[in-house]
Amino acid sequence: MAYELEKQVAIASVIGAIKLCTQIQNDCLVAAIEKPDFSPVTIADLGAQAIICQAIAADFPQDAVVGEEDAKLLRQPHMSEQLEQIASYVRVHIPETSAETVLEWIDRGNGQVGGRFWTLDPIDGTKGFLRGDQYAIALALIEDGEVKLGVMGCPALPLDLNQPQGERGVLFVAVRGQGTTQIALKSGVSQPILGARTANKHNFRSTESVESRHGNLPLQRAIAQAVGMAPEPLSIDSMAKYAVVARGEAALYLRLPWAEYPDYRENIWDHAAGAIVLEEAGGRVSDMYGKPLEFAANAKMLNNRGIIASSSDIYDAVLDALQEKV
Ligand SMILES: Nc1ncnc2c1ncn2[C@@H]1O[C@H](COP(=O)(O)OS(=O)(=O)O)[C@@H](OP(=O)(O)O)[C@H]1O
Ligand SMILES: [Mg+2]
Ligand SMILES: [Mg+2]
Ligand SMILES: [Mg+2]
Repeated sequence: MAYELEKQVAIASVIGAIKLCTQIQNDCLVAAIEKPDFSPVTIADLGAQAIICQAIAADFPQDAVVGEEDAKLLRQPHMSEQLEQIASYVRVHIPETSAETVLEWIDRGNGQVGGRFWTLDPIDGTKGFLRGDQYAIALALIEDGEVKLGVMGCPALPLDLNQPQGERGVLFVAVRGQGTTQIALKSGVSQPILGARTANKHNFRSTESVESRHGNLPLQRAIAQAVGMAPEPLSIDSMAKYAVVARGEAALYLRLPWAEYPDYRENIWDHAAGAIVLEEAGGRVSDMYGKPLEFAANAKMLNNRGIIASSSDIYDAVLDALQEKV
């Protein structure tokens, strides 16, 4: 099967990163460090990026990684305690890791887009992670302008949203043309998911970000209502929103920009893995004008605005409703 080795390397490294994140959470060491753009990052984001970049470097030394984080902050003398902490957590997975190699692995994630490269969000939904809510570890392989493989780890997501007290922790794996599979992290049970071909009438609702800065909530809700959905959306942090639509637990994920932030452009690592997980589960993804998402031109999707991700059967109605309102 195409992309078999890439898939195995991606799965193993994302599982390694999930273990690192849960260990840091269990040790109560989750704390926000402020980045120059004032957004938060934690030692878990940085450790996860180190683990995944090391794995890609080992098996695919020619491949660039376009990742969210870099080691600039960590190289500053006042960050030496955090750097040592990260090295000690990475060492659990990769013995004899030094602080210097951690810095190198993190910075290996600052590659450029090209003919073939990976994009990585070591923790998507860092604010959710800080709150103890949903977050995702998202890795995707892009080749010839198209996402070919996506692996998305959702350690806090229930296997079934209707059973919130049930087992949590899921890995979503999608390969272009081969479908999407959900793997339960604890039991290892895997099952194909195809929940986004047609909307499930029992879950005819939308999902959106928890953080109100990340999306124009009033407009998103107006569109959802215009296509007949319940007014109350499912608020979930991170790319887990794509997975919830893929499973048919919601039919629509809208991410519409605020007029106040005309210059905001989406990052490829915030969408690549989620988009293929949804498409291979039968769904549709585009920007708010119906344009395909551009994953290979730049780390930011400069020619796209907003996101529509939905079950296939309602996509056209959503696009029409949106064009009437913008
Ligand atoms: N203003 C604005 N508009 C749109 N998007 C933004 C904005 N600011 C940040 N971000 C990006 O949002 C990523 C998290 O998105 P989520 O949808 O998961 O938001 S939330 O978790 O519900 O808060 C988050 O990803 P992480 O940094 O990986 O958490 C950011 O890349
Ligand atoms: Mg993100
Ligand atoms: Mg992130
Ligand atoms: Mg971030």
